[in-house]
Amino acid sequence: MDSILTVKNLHLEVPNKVLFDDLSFTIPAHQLTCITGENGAGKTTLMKYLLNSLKRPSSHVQINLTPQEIQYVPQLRNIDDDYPLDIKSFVSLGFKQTLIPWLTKTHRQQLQEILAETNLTKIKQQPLGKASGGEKQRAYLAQALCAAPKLLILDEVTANLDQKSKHELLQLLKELIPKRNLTVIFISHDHELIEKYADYELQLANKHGKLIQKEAK
Ligand SMILES: Nc1ncnc2c1ncn2[C@@H]1O[C@H](COP(=O)(O)OP(=O)(O)OP(=O)(O)O)[C@@H](O)[C@H]1O
Repeated sequence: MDSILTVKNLHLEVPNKVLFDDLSFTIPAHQLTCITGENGAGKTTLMKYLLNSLKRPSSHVQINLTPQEIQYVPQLRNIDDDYPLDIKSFVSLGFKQTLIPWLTKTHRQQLQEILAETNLTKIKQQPLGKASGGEKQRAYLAQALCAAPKLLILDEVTANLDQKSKHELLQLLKELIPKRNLTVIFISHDHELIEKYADYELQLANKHGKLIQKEAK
């Protein structure tokens, strides 16, 4: 099994609480791994620690990626109805800034591809503020894809979505893994989604972690 990141003997605490003690696990490359654990187990804090380790290397984390190669997509953010950008402009904010204030030809081509892959082409000129929850979440995903990530971390991104949108998003992620050579970490409490789409499950409990390979679907 190829791995994209390895954590070894990590002790992680926040004020007045030890979250993990001697935590070790690997994340398989080019697979969808769900991270599960009770509320407050430390899932988000662990992801923040992993992201920080790119800037401040930790002897407990082995990860050969640049900050741009890991994209973190948080839970649905509050974007009010009057948010001024259309979906296409919002997605394009994910490209690394260049000295010129407009998109290069290559970026314009990549943007078309990403909008098509995330099923946003038809609504690309609509204001993001008026989009549905599922459309907004696909726009956040599309924005993250502009950075050409190797690892995508999605933190409870389906929590506020209806059944149909949840399944559409997970189906889309499964398609993107081979197409874009991606590895996906998906933090979730949703057992139905985990059983249907996860290749692996990293269960965080009692300050430890256990990686389980899920049955082939
Ligand atoms: N900076 C901090 N100071 C104090 N306590 C913190 C801090 N950051 C996180 N915590 C606490 O650490 C615990 C783990 O938080 P975290 O958000 O990582 O859990 P989680 O597993 O992602 O939970 P959920 O499933 O509810 O999102 C919580 O009890 C939280 O209150």
